[in-house]
Formats: sequence, structure tokens, C-alpha cells
Amino acid sequence: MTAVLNILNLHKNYGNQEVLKGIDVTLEAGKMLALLGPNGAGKSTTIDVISTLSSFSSGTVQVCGFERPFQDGEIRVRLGIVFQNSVLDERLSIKENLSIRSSLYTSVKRKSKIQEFVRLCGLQEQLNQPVGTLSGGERRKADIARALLASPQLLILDEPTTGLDPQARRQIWQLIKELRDKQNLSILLTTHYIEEAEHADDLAIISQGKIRMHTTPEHLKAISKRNRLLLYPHDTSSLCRKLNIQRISYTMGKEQLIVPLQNSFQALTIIQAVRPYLINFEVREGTLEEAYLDVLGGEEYAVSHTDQT
Ligand SMILES: Nc1ncnc2c1ncn2[C@@H]1O[C@H](COP(=O)(O)OP(=O)(O)OP(=O)(O)O)[C@@H](O)[C@H]1O
Repeated sequence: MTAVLNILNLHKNYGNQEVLKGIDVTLEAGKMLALLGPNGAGKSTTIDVISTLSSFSSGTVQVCGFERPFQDGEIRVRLGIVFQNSVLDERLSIKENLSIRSSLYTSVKRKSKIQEFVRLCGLQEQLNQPVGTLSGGERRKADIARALLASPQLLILDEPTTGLDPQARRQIWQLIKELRDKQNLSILLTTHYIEEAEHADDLAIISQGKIRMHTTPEHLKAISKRNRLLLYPHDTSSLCRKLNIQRISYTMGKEQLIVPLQNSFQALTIIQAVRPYLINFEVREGTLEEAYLDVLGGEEYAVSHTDQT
């Protein structure tokens, strides 16, 4: 597989402040990578470097097979970018905004392209409406339609769902899914809604200018420290004795004993060991957000974990 994004040991300074401290990120063609991290972690700075809007101090940045800063022109024409703040002109309609944008590209099929992306983004009814009067979700879709006009190989979405209500967020994700299926786009996105990263093939967690983990959502959940095994006993004291003998640590729940797991598969060995003492058992996976917070190690957030089970 070819990589549309290959970043190695990327460093960037703003004055004396080093904001990117040796970042490594890769994205294979046709895949979606979610860049996660707290405010000020360096996500937008990374995106600015990738999209040629910003210089960098050292490292290698290859985008769509071209290298920064030597081939910035080649990179720019292969990117579609949706910024945190809309770049559409509020006084103009969606149609006018897209027409002006598409005139930058030489495609002879300009009109049909606008129609295609307006349909894909579900904006037919709002086509002639001034952008300033659109809902947040509609505006974000119009931003995405604008980014698609460039026929990008890599679509970059900086917080595409921030500030949207749950229904509009779902619509945006439906659209992103369709874009992947129909346009075979590679997508790099940032989000503060950690559970949304489930939609991505890979995720990279960044904090204080460093990548803390680059993995898949499934793997991150599998290694979560919040995974636990719930054991429902016939006789609680016998089960406790057995667990103590086996040196398996646990806490008492209302009707069950709770065993923290290093990973989901550890449950198999424990169940084998205590099988005769059980009425039932259950493996509870931690959420992606919990696993994410574990990776950050509480350095950025104070986590209050109130789950009783
Ligand atoms: N133009 C700039 N000049 C100086 N410092 C900057 C500039 N842009 C960003 N920074 C600093 O770089 C660091 C990383 O900022 P960045 O915007 O990349 O974080 P982020 O992860 O995108 O945050 P958020 O989630 O809030 O958008 C921050 O400390 C920020 O203050």
C-alpha cells in the first residue's frame, strides 16, 4: 500500500517554543486517520505543516508522494481542507461560493461537479440560500463540498463536528462515510469527540507536541486499563478465597466481583481458574474515551471515574 502521508521526526518552533517535538505519522491511501489530543497539543500546527500553510524546523513531510517544502505546489493541488472556521462568504449562496471556488480549477465539467458534490452533501434545497443563513451542520457540509471541488487525494477535516448537535454530527459522519465509499478518499481529521474516532481506521494521540500512540481504535480499546471482568459467584466467600490463592486482584461490586484486566484475553485464563465458583461472568470493555485518557495518563485531564461496576 502507498502512503498518502508520511511524517518523520517533525519538529516545529514558534519563537523559542518547540510545539512539535519529533512527530511521526503515517496514513495509507484510502484510509482514515483521526488525530486526537487536548487543546494546544499541536494538531492544527501539524495540519498547517501538512497543508503547506506553515513551515517547519526539521524532519520529513511527504504528502501524496511529494516532499515538503520542495514540492509544495504539487501537494496543494492534491489536498482538500476543511478548516475549523468556515471560509465561505456568508453573503453569497452555496452555489455562488462553489462557482467562485470552482473557477480556480480548469475542469470543463465545472457545473456538473458542483451538482455532484451538492447532491452528495445533501444540500440541493439550500443551494441558493445565503451561507450566513445556514444551520451549523449545513454550513459544514457546504465547506466539505467546497473542499471536494479540488478533487483531492487527501481530505483534511479540522474538527468537522465541533459545535454541532448530535443529529448534525451524525449527518456529517454519514457524509464522511459516503465520501470514503464513493470517492475512495484518504482522510485526516481531528476531533475532540473521542468516540467519533471509532469511525477511523487508525488514530494518533498527540499531546504536548509528541505522538503518544499511533494505533487502531480496536487495539487502543483492547489494551485499555478500564477493561474488566465481572464474576457472578455461587458463593462469594469461596470465590474470594480462590482469587486470593491465585493472586488475582479484585474489588467487590454489588452482586459481582470486579477483576481489572490488562487486556480482554486475560479474562480467558481467569475464567478457567474460577469456573466452578461462577453463576455467570461478563467482560466489560472500557470506552475509547477512557482508553484515550489513560494514554494521556491524567497529565491533561482530571478524570473522575464513577462507574460502580
Ligand atoms: N502562530 C502561532 N504563534 C505562536 N504559537 C502558536 C501559534 N499557533 C499555535 N501556537 C502554539 O502552538 C501550540 C499548539 O497549538 P495548536 O493550535 O496546534 O494546538 P491544537 O492541538 O490544534 O489545539 P486545539 O484543539 O485547541 O485546536 C499551542 O501552545 C499554541 O499556543
